[in-house]
Amino acid sequence: MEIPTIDLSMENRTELSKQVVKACEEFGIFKVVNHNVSREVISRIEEEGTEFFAKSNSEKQQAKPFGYGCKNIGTNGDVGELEYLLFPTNPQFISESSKSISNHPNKFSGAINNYIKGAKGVACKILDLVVEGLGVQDKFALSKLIKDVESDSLLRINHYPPSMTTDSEMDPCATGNTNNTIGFGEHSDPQILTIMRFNDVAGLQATTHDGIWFTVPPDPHNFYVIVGDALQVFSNERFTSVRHRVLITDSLKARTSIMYFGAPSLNCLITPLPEMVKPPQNPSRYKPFTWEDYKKAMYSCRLGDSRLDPFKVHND
Ligand SMILES: C=C1C[C@]23C[C@@]1(O)CC[C@H]2[C@@]12CCC[C@@](C)(C(=O)O1)[C@H]2[C@@H]3C(=O)O
Ligand SMILES: O=C(O)CCC(=O)C(=O)O
Ligand SMILES: [Fe+2]
Repeated sequence: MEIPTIDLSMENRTELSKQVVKACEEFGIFKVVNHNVSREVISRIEEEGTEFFAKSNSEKQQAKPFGYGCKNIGTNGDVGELEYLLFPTNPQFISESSKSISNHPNKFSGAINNYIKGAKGVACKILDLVVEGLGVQDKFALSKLIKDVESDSLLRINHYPPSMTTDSEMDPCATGNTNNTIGFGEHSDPQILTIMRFNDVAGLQATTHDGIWFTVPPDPHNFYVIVGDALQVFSNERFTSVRHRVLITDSLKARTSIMYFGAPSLNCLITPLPEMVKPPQNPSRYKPFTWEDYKKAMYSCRLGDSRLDPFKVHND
């Protein structure tokens, strides 16, 4: 199973947009290289993450109101063998919360904001290529949604501790992983698309359209792009969001991943792009809903649920 790799420096834009559409259709996950985000930007956020997760449990708990979580994923009883920081990508929020997360807040917020800028740039480039490859007239129909100042995009830094290295009596977050522990359960990402990068520890798996799990190989200097639920709707199911999970099999080194979830504003209407709908052969497969409606539905669901089902039109 070879995940497509797309070279963003390719000069032939028509060919590039074709490759992006094909990868979204066939896999829903692909790698991008020559993305223009410097190694320094990536290593700085990685260092800040490592420094934060190495703090004592009581220090990390102080960051709970600012996005720190341990094991609990969402609010409906889902758990994983990880710790994380999850926050909105809005620079004001990041600079305020940095004071409670780091001992050097300016350096911390600088590293986070620079990474967000880079990941958002990659997301916009991919979305412009998607729109072009799909023949949509409004050239910025999707990138403008995540460029919106009110965009609900998120950044998540995940840390999967190595196994057998921490004493669970001293640290309630110690996991004592054994091989093949579920680090992060099966799910699709709800947003438009996710730009992710992880260190050299394997663990991420995704499914093919036939439901066969395959491993996503580590490539710490490059990004993987994941099609989210909202893009499934915008493309009227020409693309489907990819289900993925993390299985922890490495017992010596922590796994870290950094996810940029590109989302529209709360009041944005999530509905197929006009060019994706051609009744009677290809009617809209979704009732229009706002991102706010979808967020409400998603927070009332479990991680692995198919959250789009209630929004589907049954055309038969
Ligand atoms: C169980 C949940 C966690 C989640 C919100 C949800 O109710 C369902 C979707 C989950 C997910 C998966 C991708 C990343 C994430 C941040 C997101 O937007 O949706 C998480 C949410 C979370 O961790 O809070
Ligand atoms: O850690 C990973 O590689 C994936 C995590 C993930 O899927 C998520 O945070 O939504
Ligand atoms: Fe995910």
